[in-house]
Amino acid sequence: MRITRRLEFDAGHRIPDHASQCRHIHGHRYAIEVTLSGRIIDAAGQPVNGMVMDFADVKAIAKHHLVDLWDHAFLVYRGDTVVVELLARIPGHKTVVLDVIPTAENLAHLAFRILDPLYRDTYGNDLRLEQVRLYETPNCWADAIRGAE
Ligand SMILES: Nc1nc2c(c(=O)[nH]1)N=C([C@H](O)[C@H](O)COP(=O)(O)OP(=O)(O)OP(=O)(O)O)CN2
Ligand SMILES: [Zn+2]
Repeated sequence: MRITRRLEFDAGHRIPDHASQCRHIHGHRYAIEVTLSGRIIDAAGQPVNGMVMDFADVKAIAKHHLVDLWDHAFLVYRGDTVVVELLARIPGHKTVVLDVIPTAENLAHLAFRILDPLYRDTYGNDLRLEQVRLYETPNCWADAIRGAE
């Protein structure tokens, strides 16, 4: 069985090597969809009975470990020194410096690696992260898939 929880956040970025518009500083209403697989829990009387994982718990983990860190931040590539240095001059600015260029593909891959160890099987139902889908716009997204991240 697979279940998916969607969360949304706002962030700024730019793709420094892009040939067109995306080299400019701009922002997106990103969405992230976290897909887990596992067997349906059969535990009479337990709050998670009949679930793979409570959607509220799926959300809480992704929010605490990823979305709260990226929301209203500027996601900048470490090698984009002109922007890194510019943002460092703004006191208290929420900047997330990444080792990769903040494309949808790289953000999906990074999100998968951050979240993968956090979805732990606590009911013996073989729970695991299968996919992170990262929407940059409603029309553009990237999938980081287990085994092909
Ligand atoms: N493979 C990728 N291509 C592009 C990425 C990316 O992350 N991976 N990112 C961008 C830009 O950041 C941009 O935000 C997306 O631009 P665009 O294609 O213009 O998307 P829109 O939804 O704004 O376009 P519409 O034409 O309005 O649908 C570019 N490429
Ligand atoms: Zn963009």
